[in-house]
Amino acid sequence: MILEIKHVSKTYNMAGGTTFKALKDINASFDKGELVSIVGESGSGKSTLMNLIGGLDSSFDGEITYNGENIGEFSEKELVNFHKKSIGFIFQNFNLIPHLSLIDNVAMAMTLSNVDKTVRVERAKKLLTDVGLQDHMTKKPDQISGGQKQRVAIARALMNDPDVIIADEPTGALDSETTDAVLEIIKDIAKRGKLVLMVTHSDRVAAYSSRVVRIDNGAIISDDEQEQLELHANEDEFKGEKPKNLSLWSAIRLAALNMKAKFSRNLLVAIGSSIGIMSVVLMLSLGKGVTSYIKSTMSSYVNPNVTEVHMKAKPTAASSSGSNTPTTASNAQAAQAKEQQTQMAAITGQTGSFAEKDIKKLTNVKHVDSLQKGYTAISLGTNTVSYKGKKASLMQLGTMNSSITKSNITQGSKPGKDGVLLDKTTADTLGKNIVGKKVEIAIVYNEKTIKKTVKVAGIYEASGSSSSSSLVYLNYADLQQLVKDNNEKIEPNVVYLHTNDKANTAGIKAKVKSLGYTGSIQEKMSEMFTQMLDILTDVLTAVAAISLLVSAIMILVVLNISVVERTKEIGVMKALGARRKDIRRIFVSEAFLIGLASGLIGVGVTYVLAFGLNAFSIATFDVTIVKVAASYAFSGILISVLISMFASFLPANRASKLDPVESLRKE
Ligand SMILES: Nc1ncnc2c1ncn2[C@@H]1O[C@H](COP(=O)(O)OP(=O)(O)OP(=O)(O)O)[C@@H](O)[C@H]1O
Repeated sequence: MILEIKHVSKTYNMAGGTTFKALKDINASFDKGELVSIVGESGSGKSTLMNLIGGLDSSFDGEITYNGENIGEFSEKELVNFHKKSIGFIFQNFNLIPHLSLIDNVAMAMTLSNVDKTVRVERAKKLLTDVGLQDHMTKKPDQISGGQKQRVAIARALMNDPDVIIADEPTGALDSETTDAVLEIIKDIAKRGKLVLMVTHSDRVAAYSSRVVRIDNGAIISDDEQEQLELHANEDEFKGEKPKNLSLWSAIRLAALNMKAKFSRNLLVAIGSSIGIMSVVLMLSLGKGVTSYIKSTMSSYVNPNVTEVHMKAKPTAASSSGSNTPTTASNAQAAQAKEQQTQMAAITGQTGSFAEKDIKKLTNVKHVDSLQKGYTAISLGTNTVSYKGKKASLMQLGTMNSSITKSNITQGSKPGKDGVLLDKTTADTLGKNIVGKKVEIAIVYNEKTIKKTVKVAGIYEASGSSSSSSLVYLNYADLQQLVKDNNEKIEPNVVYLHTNDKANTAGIKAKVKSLGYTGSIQEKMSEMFTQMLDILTDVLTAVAAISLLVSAIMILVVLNISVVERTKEIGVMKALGARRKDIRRIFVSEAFLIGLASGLIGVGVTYVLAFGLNAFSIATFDVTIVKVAASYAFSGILISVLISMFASFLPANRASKLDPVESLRKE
C-alpha cells in the first residue's frame, strides 16, 4: 500500500476559542493503479482530507503514511521534496499562473527543482502534446478554454512523474463533453500505475473510477470497489534527478515575467522612486562641477607660493569703538554692519590701504620670504586708455604681481618701466597690432585726472575663465611715481607675500587672517559661494533623502498589493514544492528589478539633465557646471537597488509565510 490513513482526525480551531471537528477517525488505505472518487456533500470534509494527504496541512491527529513514512512528521525539507517528487495537484479552478506561458506553467515544478532548462522545456512540451495542446504551448492561460486549462493543470501535475495525483473536483468547472475528455485523461493516468484521488460531488464522475469512498460529516460511510482498472506500462516514466532548489536566475526570470504582466504599474513605481536617486546624483554632480570650477578659477588666478592680502574695510565711526568693549546689542549690530562692509569692499576691491606698520607685521610672518606691494581699483569706466583718437574705458586698474604668469600673456611680454598690459578686449578696441605702441592712460585719483604715456608691453588673458573685464596692469613703482609726480600719495591696498615652499602657504594664510587681514577677492567670493552651495546641498540632500524614503514606502506598498493579488499563486507554488525561501527570493528579485530600473532611470535622467544644463552653462558662461562622476552613477544605482530590496523584506516575508491551504481556498 502506497498510502495508509490510520485514525486520522482534524479539528479546526476557530475564533473565540471554539473548535470544529472536520474529520473523525478516518481509516483507509490506497494502492497504485487505483482511481478513487471521494464523494460527499458540500462541507463533509473531502478537501480537508485531501489537504492532509497532500501534505499542505500537517496538523492533525492520527497517522498518514506514504511508502511507510509518516508525512505528519516530515521536516520542511522532506515536505518540500514530497511535493516536488511524490504528489501532483489538480484543482477545480485550474490555478494556472496567469502571467506565465503554458510551457512555463507546466515546467514550474522543475523550475523550482532547478532542472536544466532544455530538459524541463522538452518534458513540458511532451506532456502538453500528450494532452493535445501542442499548438497552444506559448499561449497564456487566459487565451485558452476551460477544458484546455484543466489539461494544462493535468500536465503540470504529471511533470515530476509523481506516484499520487490529488484532483479536487477536476471537472467542477467544465461542461459535460469536456468533462468526459478530461476524465478519460485522468483515468489513463491511473491505468499507468498511479494512485489518483479525485474529489467529486457527482455520481456521473464517480462512475469513471475504480473505487468510491463516501464521506459524510467527517467520517467514511462507505468504501466500494467498482472495477479493477486494466493497467498498462507507464510509458511516461521520468527518472528525475535529485531535486535541487530554485536558482537565483530562475527567481529573477519569474519576477521579471510577473513584472512584465504589470508593466505600467511597475514602470510608474520605478519612475516615482527614480526621482530620489536622480536628485541625489544630480546634487552630488552639481556640487562637484561647481567646486571644481571654483578650484580651477582660483588656481588660474593664484600662484601657490603667493598669499594675497587685503586690509579689512576701514571701520566707520559707528563701529570704531574698539573690540574690547563688552558685546552689547548695538555692538553686535555694528559688528554685523562692519562685516557686510568688508564683504562689499572685498567684492568691489575698495579695501583700505596698508600702513608701514602693517607691511612690517606681514613681512615678519613666519616663512614669508618677501613682500610685494600692489594697488588695485575698480574704476567702472572713469579710467581710460586712448590711442590715435580711439578711447577705451577701463573697468579695473591693477599692478603687476606674481599671479600674472607667462601663460597669461598671449602677446608681448611682461611690462618693464613705463610699460603696461592691456586685456584683449581693450587692445582690440584701440586697433590691431597695439603691442609695442605708445598709448595714453588717464586715471582718476583723488578726484584728479592723471595722464601718462606708456608702452603696451603685452596682452593679458585670464586663464581658466573667459571673463575678461577691460583692465590695465602696470608696475607698482610706476604707479607710485605717477601719483607722486601729480603731488598725490598712494599707499598699497594689496600686498603679496611670497614663500619658497607652497606647503607654507596655508599656514601663512591662517596667520594673516588671525592678524586681522583678509585674503584675495576671489578667495572671499569663493568662500561665500562655497558656503551658499553647502547650505543648498544640505537642503536638497534632505529633500532627496525624504524622496528616497517615499520611494521605499511606495515599493513596500506595491509589493504588499502584489502579495495579496498573488496569494493563490503562492499557494500553488507551495503545492508544487516551493520553499519559503524560494517565495521570498521571487519577491526580493522583483524588488531588485524595480530598484535596478529606478536606478537606471534616475541616472539616465541625470545624464540627460546634466547634458542640458551643461549645454546651457557652456553657452552662457563657458563653464561645465554638472559633472556626473561614474562613481556617483554607480552608487545611485546601488542605493536604489538596496533601498528597494530592503523595502521588500517585509512583504516577501509575508508571502513566504502564507499558509498554502488558506491561499488555495482564497476566491
Ligand atoms: N479553516 C477552517 N476553519 C474552520 N472550519 C473549517 C476550515 N476549513 C474548513 N472548515 C470546515 O470544515 C468542514 C469541511 O470542509 P471541507 O472544505 O473539507 O469540505 P468539502 O467537503 O471539501 O466541501 P466542498 O465540497 O464544498 O468543497 C466544513 O464544515 C468547513 O466549514
